[in-house]
Amino acid sequence: MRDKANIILIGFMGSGKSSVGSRLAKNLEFDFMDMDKEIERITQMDIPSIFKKYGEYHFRSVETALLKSLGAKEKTVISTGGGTAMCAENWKILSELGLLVHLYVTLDTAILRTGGKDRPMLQQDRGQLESMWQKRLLVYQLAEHTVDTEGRSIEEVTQYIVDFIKILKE
Ligand SMILES: Nc1ncnc2c1ncn2[C@@H]1O[C@H](COP(=O)(O)OP(=O)(O)OP(=O)(O)O)[C@@H](O)[C@H]1O
Ligand SMILES: O=C(O)C1=C[C@@H](O)[C@@H](O)[C@H](O)C1
Ligand SMILES: [Mg+2]
Repeated sequence: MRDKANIILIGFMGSGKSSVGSRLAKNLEFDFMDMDKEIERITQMDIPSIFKKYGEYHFRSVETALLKSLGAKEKTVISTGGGTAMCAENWKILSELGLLVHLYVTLDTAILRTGGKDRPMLQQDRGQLESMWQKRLLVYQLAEHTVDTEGRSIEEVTQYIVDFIKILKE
């Protein structure tokens, strides 16, 4: 495996980036950073409130600023937000920061898992959600590894990543 300093989880909302990320970090004895949580800590606002008060464009600029500050990170599992990977500038930073792992989830499962709640980007009609999911998948799939989370528990997804990282290191 290329000696990449960090592991970056990308994927659609509800794919399990936050839940898997914290377990993965524990298992690998890495630090853990959830970008959404970090943005909430820095801004002292929850994400729905940031979207409501300042809009998506502002949220994206905060997200990119946070990414730009992470250059010194090492041995850290970084769980991105669902839209973080979706622009060229962010993609470049992410791929330099670490090994990109895509957690795959279908739209139906994503909606079931999140209950459609607390995610401003899920507040769209079905057709819009489907086209957003399709468009995002094209980008997420460019990650070095994709893990299908369908039918796998959070623990199983975590163990799957631990196992393939171990093999790649051999
Ligand atoms: N493999 C899984 N099996 C069952 N439930 C899961 C799985 N992965 C995540 N979940 C559940 O789905 C919900 C969303 O998970 P999580 O917040 O980790 O997703 P996320 O990818 O971080 O989403 P977001 O992009 O919105 O931050 C949580 O309730 C979590 O427990
Ligand atoms: O998919 C998205 O665009 C988002 C997902 C969440 O993780 C948050 O980053 C925010 O709600 C936007
Ligand atoms: Mg998350």
